[in-house]
Amino acid sequence: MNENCIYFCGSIRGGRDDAEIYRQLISHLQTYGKVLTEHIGSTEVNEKGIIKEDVGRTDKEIHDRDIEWLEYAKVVVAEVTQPSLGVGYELGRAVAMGKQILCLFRPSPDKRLSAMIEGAKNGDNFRVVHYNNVEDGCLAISSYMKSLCNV
Ligand SMILES: O=c1[nH]c(=O)n([C@H]2C[C@H](O)[C@@H](COP(=O)(O)O)O2)cc1CO
Repeated sequence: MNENCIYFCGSIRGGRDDAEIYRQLISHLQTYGKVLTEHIGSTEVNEKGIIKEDVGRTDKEIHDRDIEWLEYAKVVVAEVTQPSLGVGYELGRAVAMGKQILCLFRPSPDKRLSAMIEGAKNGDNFRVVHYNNVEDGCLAISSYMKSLCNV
């Protein structure tokens, strides 16, 4: 595990509506360490749902690389507003690995966060923060990263 490495999770095949938000959150996270999954903020995804940086990789290669990165990271930050099977899977694996996890969710009348994410929060290593816009999200990240320095 590397203290400075952060694993960011965001929807890819689950839908790319929030890609620009991911990009900005990742850019803010980079002030705190190395974001292993910087590609999630890429705005280029082909018609098969493959992000430009992952074109040419098989699904198995993507999965195995991401699990290796997840093992390597100390902190996992997930933007969970856009439901994604992959993000849910990564979070489950991250819990099993004992990672420090922050989930960021933008509430709206038509969106309700899964009980399996909202209900996993424990005020300790699994946090869920509701936020309204990127600026709020960045503030939530800053406050979380500072709190980890005091652990
Ligand atoms: O091409 C990919 N590259 C990649 O790194 N992922 C990982 C990182 C994301 O946090 C997560 C997104 O899952 P999904 O594609 O099911 O929305 O899975 C997922 C895909 C496509 O499923």
